Amino acid sequence: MTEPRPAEPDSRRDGSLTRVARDARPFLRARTGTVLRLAGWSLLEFVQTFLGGYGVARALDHGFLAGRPLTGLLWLAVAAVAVLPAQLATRGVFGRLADLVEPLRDGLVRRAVSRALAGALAHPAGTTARSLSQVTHQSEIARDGWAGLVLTLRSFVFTVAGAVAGLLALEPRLLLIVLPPLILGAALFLATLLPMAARQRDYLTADEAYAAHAGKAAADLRDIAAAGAADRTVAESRALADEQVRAARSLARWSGVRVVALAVCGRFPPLLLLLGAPWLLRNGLTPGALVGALTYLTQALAPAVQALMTMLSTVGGRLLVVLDRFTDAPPPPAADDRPPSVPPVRGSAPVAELRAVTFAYGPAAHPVLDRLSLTVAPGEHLAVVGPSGSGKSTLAAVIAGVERPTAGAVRWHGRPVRPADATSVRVLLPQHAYVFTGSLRDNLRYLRPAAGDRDLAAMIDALGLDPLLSRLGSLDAPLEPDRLSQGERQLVALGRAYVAAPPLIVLDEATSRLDPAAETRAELAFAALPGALVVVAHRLSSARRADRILVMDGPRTCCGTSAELLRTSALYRDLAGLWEPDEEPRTSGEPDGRPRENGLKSSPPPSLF
Ligand SMILES: Nc1ncnc2c1ncn2[C@@H]1O[C@H](COP(=O)(O)OP(=O)(O)OP(=O)(O)O)[C@@H](O)[C@H]1O
Repeated sequence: MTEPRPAEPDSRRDGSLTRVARDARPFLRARTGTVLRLAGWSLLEFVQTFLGGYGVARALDHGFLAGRPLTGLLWLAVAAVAVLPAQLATRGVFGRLADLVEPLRDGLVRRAVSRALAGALAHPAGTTARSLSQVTHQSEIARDGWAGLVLTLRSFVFTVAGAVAGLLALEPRLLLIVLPPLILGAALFLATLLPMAARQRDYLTADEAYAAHAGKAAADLRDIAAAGAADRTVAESRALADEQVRAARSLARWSGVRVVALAVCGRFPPLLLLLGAPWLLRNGLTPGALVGALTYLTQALAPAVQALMTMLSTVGGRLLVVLDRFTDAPPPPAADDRPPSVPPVRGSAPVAELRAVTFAYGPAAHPVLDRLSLTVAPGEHLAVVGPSGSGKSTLAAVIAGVERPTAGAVRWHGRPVRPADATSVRVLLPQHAYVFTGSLRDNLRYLRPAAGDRDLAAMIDALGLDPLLSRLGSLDAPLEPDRLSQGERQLVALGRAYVAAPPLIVLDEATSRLDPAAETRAELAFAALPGALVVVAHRLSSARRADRILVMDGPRTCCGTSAELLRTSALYRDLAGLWEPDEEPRTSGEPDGRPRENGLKSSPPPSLF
């Protein structure tokens, strides 16, 4: 039950501290001035500690024990007055502390927000709780913990330095007695830091595993009883509880080591000093120096050690855990550097595939898609047409993984759709373009932050963004969404998708506000990209550019080239006639007067929008 756990691999054990230290170094380097100013103020604490013991020693040796009480009182007064500059130091230290603490909090909040934004693209539902906690609670814990640690550590360093300098001034041999237990205790304490952090993590993990199991068992009680799995469930719970007990005992053992370290550090030096006093006095130590040394050990060193160790074992642990949370999972890399998370299974695997997909907006609603099967091959250009309300946008959303089918399956690159893969697989552009306040460059690189000037120039050339760029002045000029026309907004959104160039681009009437020439230019540019293109078309010219056209009539669909559909689909003929009377011959119906495909008559033509 209490068998020692095997040692953890170094990589895991050192992970948190290494990661946090890696980020801490540049942070501190950039604030060397602040750290030096803090140290400057803290020197007053050094002086206070030094005079505290030295004054007492001199008061005894040169004053009271030498029959000069006035001198003794004077030295005591010097020791007491030294407290005043130390109070001044506290004021100065708190002033500088803000320069070291607030930037940490700001940096953490910035990191949490940018990670949340990046995460929201990859996991729309998954990042909110953690991000919120990081922006509010965790960044405040880190700020308070960091402030406490800086204060305590600084005080410890200057107090110990003051005490050691005082002991040296009184009698260097005192250090022979005082330093060994101090160093031993500190080393013992430091040795407990990493194992204790690991045990703390084990304990938390075991606790979470037990809670998760208990919660699941409670929710599945009926199934467990029905399947006769009660014994197994109890055995699993027992194993998890045992694991938790093991972790708690291990943690307690290390806490015991820490108490010993504290005792060695804080209590042993005065004890050893008292034990060694006869020898020291015999060898020339004055009584005043002995009392002065005891003053250092009991009034300065012991409290400083106690404060530091308490701080490190409580706030320090928490600070490390919280900072590790900010550093453990780096934000998803820029699209450029990101390996495609859904690599194609085979060269010919469809980018997107719908297998007998049914979709309805509610349990009682009529399905918008009904057992629709469709494949979009790599590099293919597919147009989707149909009357208003026939389900084109719904289909676009389903292909893009934004809506989940009620029945059937959607696959990307031969694999089931995973929200985490969304940003690396597709871009879906709706009719209403999303443009945010910032620069044009920010807007265009939004989906691929690593895009360079050459990528942007190629896109501007391909899509015809030059007039907009000239109007704005430069890529870095501020862009106010309200001052853009609907068409310009669509161009910016199209540019963003073009720069990202994922394997699948779905344009849901994303060019509806462009004039026909601009639309043609944009669609041809997208079609020339290596990825697949699905366009919800609102012009015949747009549909005719595609390799295939999917005609939607509610749940009924048919698919083919424009020429095929003109022959086989009455609805397509109607749409063609309605869209471009001059471009496509409008067919008035089957010669024999039979009802047309999908049960629609040719007249009147269905409304498009
Ligand atoms: N969020 C929704 N909740 C309920 N019903 C919806 C929702 N969105 C669309 N619908 C319905 O689903 C059907 C298909 O809508 P969809 O927007 O996909 O059609 P569409 O062909 O894109 O239309 P349009 O060309 O007018 O944009 C319509 O009957 C519509 O009313």
